[in-house]
Amino acid sequence: MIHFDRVSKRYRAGADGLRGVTLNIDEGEMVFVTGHSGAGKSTLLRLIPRLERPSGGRLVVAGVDVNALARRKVPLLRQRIGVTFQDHRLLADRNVFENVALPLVIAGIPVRERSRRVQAALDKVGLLNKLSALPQTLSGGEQQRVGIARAVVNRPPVLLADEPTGNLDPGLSAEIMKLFAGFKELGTTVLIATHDLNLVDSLGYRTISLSNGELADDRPANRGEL
Ligand SMILES: Nc1ncnc2c1ncn2[C@@H]1O[C@H](COP(=O)(O)OP(=O)(O)OP(=O)(O)O)[C@@H](O)[C@H]1O
Repeated sequence: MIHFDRVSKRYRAGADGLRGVTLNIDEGEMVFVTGHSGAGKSTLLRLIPRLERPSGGRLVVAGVDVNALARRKVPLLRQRIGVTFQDHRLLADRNVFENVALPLVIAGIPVRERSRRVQAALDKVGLLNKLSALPQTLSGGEQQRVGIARAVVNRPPVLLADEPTGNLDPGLSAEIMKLFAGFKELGTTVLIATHDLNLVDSLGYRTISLSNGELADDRPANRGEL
């Protein structure tokens, strides 16, 4: 589903984000990406929906050569990739329903279908009772779940999460990971960048480690042993 072939990313300032990373992620896999601060985790994620472009190598996502894609087709690629961030990036002046509906508005989905899908997404993350709440009235964990609902409302085959539990306590972090695992069980390919090694180790999914932009380790899932 996601194929990195000797992918490099050098930023204009001269920093190497990624260096020659080769990596294959199958459809329906859930994979953690770990590594020190500045190791290249965010860079790896940001290349997938072409929020950044590789400086070298080839990246293919869902059959699409990302770097070769015509600019007018990038929105179509992005519709197939849900993204969540540590800081949620919710719109403060829109309520929960409106925030989650945003990708559907952009995709031109009719109002009635929009409403159905937003409610389905909020149901999955357990927030159907918060439709008209403004983001700042919610807890950190709830805001993160709104961000996840927004990321999955288009039913994308690929879901990316950059430090989704960065500000949460261990109990809430585990709950968020359970949500991601639920989407994996439904067939979504899930890629999660995180510093939280305890959580990663306890869950037993495939884990990729980056170090100074290079692939340092690729540990297969060991969930059978749990
Ligand atoms: N927009 C940018 N412009 C210039 N350099 C950048 C940019 N984004 C990242 N870098 C550099 O690329 C390298 C990898 O950064 P990246 O953010 O991908 O690491 P990370 O593993 O996600 O780090 P963190 O855990 O701190 O978020 C670092 O040296 C960083 O300074």
